[in-house]
Amino acid sequence: MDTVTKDAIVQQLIQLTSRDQVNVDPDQLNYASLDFYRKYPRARKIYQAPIPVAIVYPENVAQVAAVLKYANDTGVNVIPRTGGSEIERGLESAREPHIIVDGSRLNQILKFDPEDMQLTVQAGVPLKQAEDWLNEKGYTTGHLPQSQPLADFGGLVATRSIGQLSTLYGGIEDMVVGLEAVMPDGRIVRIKNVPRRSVGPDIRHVFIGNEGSIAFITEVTVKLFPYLPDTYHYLAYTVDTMREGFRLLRDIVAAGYRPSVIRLYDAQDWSQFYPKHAEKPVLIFRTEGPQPLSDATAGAIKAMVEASSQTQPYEPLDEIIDWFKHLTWTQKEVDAEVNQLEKTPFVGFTTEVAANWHEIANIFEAVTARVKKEIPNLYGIGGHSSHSYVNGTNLYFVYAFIDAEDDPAGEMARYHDPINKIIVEETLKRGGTMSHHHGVGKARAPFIKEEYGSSYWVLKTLLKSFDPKNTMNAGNIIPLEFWDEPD
Ligand SMILES: Cc1cc2nc3c(=O)[nH]c(=O)nc-3n(C[C@H](O)[C@H](O)[C@H](O)COP(=O)(O)OP(=O)(O)OC[C@H]3O[C@@H](n4cnc5c(N)ncnc54)[C@H](O)[C@@H]3O)c2cc1C
Repeated sequence: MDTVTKDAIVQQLIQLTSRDQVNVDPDQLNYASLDFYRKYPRARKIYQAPIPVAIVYPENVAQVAAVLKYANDTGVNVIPRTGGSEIERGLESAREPHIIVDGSRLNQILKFDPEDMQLTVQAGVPLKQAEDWLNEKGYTTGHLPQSQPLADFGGLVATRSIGQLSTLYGGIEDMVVGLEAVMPDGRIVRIKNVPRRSVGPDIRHVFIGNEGSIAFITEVTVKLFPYLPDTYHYLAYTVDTMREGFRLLRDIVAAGYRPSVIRLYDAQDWSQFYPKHAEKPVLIFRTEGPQPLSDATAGAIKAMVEASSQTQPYEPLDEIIDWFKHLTWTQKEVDAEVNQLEKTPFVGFTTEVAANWHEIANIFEAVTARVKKEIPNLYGIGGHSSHSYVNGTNLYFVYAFIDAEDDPAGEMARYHDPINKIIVEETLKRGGTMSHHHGVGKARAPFIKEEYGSSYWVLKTLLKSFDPKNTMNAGNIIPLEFWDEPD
């Protein structure tokens, strides 16, 4: 730290906000230095990344602007944060000194507009809080990521998140109609809320998915939908092979049906929920919406799946309904996992990718075969598809291993990173994308050139033009060692 001392940073942050808004508690700074990517070291209190100088909690957009401008002028790295549920090292700093700019006090629902079917919130509004509030009024955002009880709107937009009902409602990019954000130099920009626009490139996408590397999102407006829980139909089947399961997913979506949930689990992955069903892959569907539409969609899916000679009804169906109710992770599940990791070196992770239909089964088979062959002490690897499109689907690999050395500091290098590498390699070489919804962070940033190919130049030009000093989450999306390379 050549130009600015830690004390000077803290004093200046207090000047720009207030004493009560600047946190320098050592335990909280340590905890904030890592995210869920290093959940095993974090559970054992081993902090391997730079520790932030402070966490600052702005209470209005002017304070966000003042803090960002100060950081930009003095070379302080800024890590934006809202819910803190990041899992790809996006909350870890690649450069010192750094501060966490935490949006959780920007927590107001600003406008509920049932006529235009829109909701405007500040970035730190928890999704679960907004969703419960809307449900009581008969509306929904349609956004139900597994992290719904953990994540806030700013982070959800910044990571291009997606929820379990995506086939009907879309990902967050289909939901956001407008937003407000603060650029690194303190400039405040707003994108208005209109149903569609044809006015040049759609600049919402400069911010959606920026992962804190271009701007700090302060306000978001999303679409609303009617909340109709009485119209749900659940359907579930076992299927003899993953390939037949993928074919059915493809045919249902390609034919134009839009269930809210359409999933395929391999037997290994499903057995973590119901071990007695560890024999065959499982297909799961939920339909919803206006009653005639939900009924018709469920009827058509039933007919298509039952026409296959490789499917059998899953019994009991109540198991599926109950499983779906408990699919989201609350703080309780997070705490339970931390407790377990404190005691036992049994570590579970996930990595998700996406590809076109003609390659998806090949990727599933290649990855599971390679991981089983190359990774020692593997407890198991399985996976599921949970978001389908006319041209392809995602694959969410779920794996666990026993860290025989019980060495959380070295575990990443021995297990998690090599498994990630296999998944990314096998996906990229078949034309898929290395991240369907968890973002790039710093974990997958080393593969960013292979991901983008000839369009990498466009990505780098975009990030560098809005954040020329690399103030915003340096090393995220584009690693530090790539930043100054000639084009
Ligand atoms: C148990 C669990 C389940 C999950 N399930 C899903 C899932 O179903 N679908 C899914 O998409 N993801 C999922 N995730 C990943 C994660 O929850 C999402 O990426 C979520 O969108 C992050 O939101 P957050 O508010 O917690 O953001 P944070 O963790 O605070 O931040 C995430 C990233 O966005 C940046 N950021 C945060 N706030 C802002 C802001 N205001 N402006 C600019 N940048 C910002 C951060 O710098 C960081 O890079 C899951 C994570 C966990 C731990």
